[in-house]
Amino acid sequence: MKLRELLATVDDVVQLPQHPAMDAEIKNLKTNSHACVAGDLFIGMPGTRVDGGDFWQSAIASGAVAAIISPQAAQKHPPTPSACVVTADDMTKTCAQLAATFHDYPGQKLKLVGVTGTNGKTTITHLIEYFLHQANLPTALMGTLYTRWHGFVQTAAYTTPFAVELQQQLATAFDAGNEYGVMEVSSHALAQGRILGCQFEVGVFSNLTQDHLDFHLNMEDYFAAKALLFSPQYLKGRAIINADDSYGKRLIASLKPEKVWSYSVNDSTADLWMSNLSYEPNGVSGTLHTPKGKVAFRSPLVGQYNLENLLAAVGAVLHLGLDLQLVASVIPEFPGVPGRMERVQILPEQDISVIVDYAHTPDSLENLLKATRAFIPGKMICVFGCGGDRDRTKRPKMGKIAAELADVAVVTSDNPRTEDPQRILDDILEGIPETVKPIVMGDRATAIRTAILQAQPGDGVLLAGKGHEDYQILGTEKIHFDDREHAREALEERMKR
Ligand SMILES: CC(=O)N[C@H]1[C@@H](OP(=O)(O)OP(=O)(O)OC[C@H]2O[C@@H](n3ccc(=O)[nH]c3=O)[C@H](O)[C@@H]2O)O[C@H](CO)[C@@H](O)[C@@H]1O[C@H](C)C(=O)N[C@@H](C)C(=O)N[C@H](CCC(=O)O)C(=O)O
Ligand SMILES: Nc1ncnc2c1ncn2[C@@H]1O[C@H](COP(=O)(O)OP(=O)(O)OP(=O)(O)O)[C@@H](O)[C@H]1O
Ligand SMILES: N[C@H](CCC[C@H](N)C(=O)O)C(=O)O
Ligand SMILES: [Mg+2]
Repeated sequence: MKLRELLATVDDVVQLPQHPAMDAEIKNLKTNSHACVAGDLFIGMPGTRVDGGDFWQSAIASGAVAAIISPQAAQKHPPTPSACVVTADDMTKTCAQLAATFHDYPGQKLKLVGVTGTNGKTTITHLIEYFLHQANLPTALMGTLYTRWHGFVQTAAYTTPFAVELQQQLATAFDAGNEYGVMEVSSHALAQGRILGCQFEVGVFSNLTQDHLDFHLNMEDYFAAKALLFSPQYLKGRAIINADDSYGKRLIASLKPEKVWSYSVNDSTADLWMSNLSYEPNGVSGTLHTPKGKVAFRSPLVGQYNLENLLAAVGAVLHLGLDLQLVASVIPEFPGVPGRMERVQILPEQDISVIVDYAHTPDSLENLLKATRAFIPGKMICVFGCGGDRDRTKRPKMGKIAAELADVAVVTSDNPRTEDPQRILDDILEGIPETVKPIVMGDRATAIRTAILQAQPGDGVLLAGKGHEDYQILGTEKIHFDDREHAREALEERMKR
């Protein structure tokens, strides 16, 4: 596409230069000046640290055909006549419009399902992907773990990619023959306009509890970001909303009733709800009531929160036209999600349970501890930490929850990032009452090993916070680290004793 044609679709361009490059072919879009090569259009995004537009000269020196930047960046680094530099007021909108136009609006060609909420997005999107695949509908999945579809998988850097990468991935997914796209939509993505240009046939809201208060000013601001997914700008079809969540209730009240299906674990006035519930150590069974009829089901996912995830996913696929009987018949075979309530088992007759889970917020840690209590006959030993350079205020809350709900709390490092690991441990310990004596071990590998070796037959060791992650971020370095591998090693050592 020629630069001139591309820019014609952007609303906010302030100034178009007279430059031969306006008729040049654009091969790719880049938001990182260091990644620019010949044929690229550099989009200089204002960020929290710097304004990318300040680097237009280096982008052009690396071969970029042109740069599009904010008027502020242009003022600081005035364009020279030899360079093709375009200015635009709203760079967020501009970037998303450029990306969507360049890739020919794939977010409007795929039938998109967007899932937002503090916890459960990855689980719900996996359930929806599974149901659609069982109905033989070609589906792309995008989220925390990976972008994948039949014959393709790529590890994800973000839960929701930035606009340029997002539109490119959606276009590749559409070109590969997918009809559906199931996406986790993070509050960061909504606040930063990463999904501008996408239209959703279904929007799911799972819940809102504390997280990310380093990025959002407060819970209202966090809620406002999540609620954006349900605005007419994005949501064309139906909203599937958790009516057991207080923010979910507010969202339902703010939308036209005919656009919403609510779900609840126990409220029969909701559109999707349950009766005859039986919570078992290895799953849940009951009767599922839906706008398309009722059906008996058995789910292999443990705990009430996973039942909520199931209701959300069933609501989404029923709206997309799947048959309720088919959906119910495949639930028992759902293979689960990596790093979510994942058992580490090296022997069938292992004397302790070891569970890896991605609980990294107060609410998810509480849910995890309550759900696992049901099938751990002995003591519960919870190994956990908190991420550095992220919401500090959740740390003492997680400390308190672990102290109250586990029998032994082992406080260790998660991803310290550039923070002093000891400071993170101290923040967690602040929430632990004096009467409780946690084990404190900064080195996560040692903490996992100690917990597994100390456990008595019947005990459960919960390794929380890192789930599927196969790395640990120490400072700015990313090292290989996988809770499951360390757990397996420690289990082998335990068996030899
Ligand atoms: C808060 C946030 O989302 N920050 C993202 C943001 O960083 P920033 O605003 O500080 O960027 P910046 O460093 O000021 O740079 C601004 C722009 O200038 C460009 N630049 C910069 C320097 C240079 O020399 N040349 C250049 O072109 C950068 O590429 C960037 O486009 O833009 C960066 C570049 O695209 C991202 O890497 C960074 O993600 C950070 C690392 C991050 O961790 N984000 C997490 C919190 C995140 O987005 N998480 C959500 C939610 C997960 C959940 O729900 O749990 C997710 O969707 O993954
Ligand atoms: N519906 C839910 N309500 C509360 N907690 C949940 C729910 N679903 C999952 N959890 C807990 O939260 C953890 C993370 O779940 P999941 O990965 O599905 O959420 P997510 O919203 O994708 O998280 P992230 O924003 O970090 O990507 C799980 O490991 C589990 O402990
Ligand atoms: N998507 C979450 C991941 C947290 C995972 C945890 N292991 C950590 O590093 O804090 C976030 O960006 O806050
Ligand atoms: Mg996720």
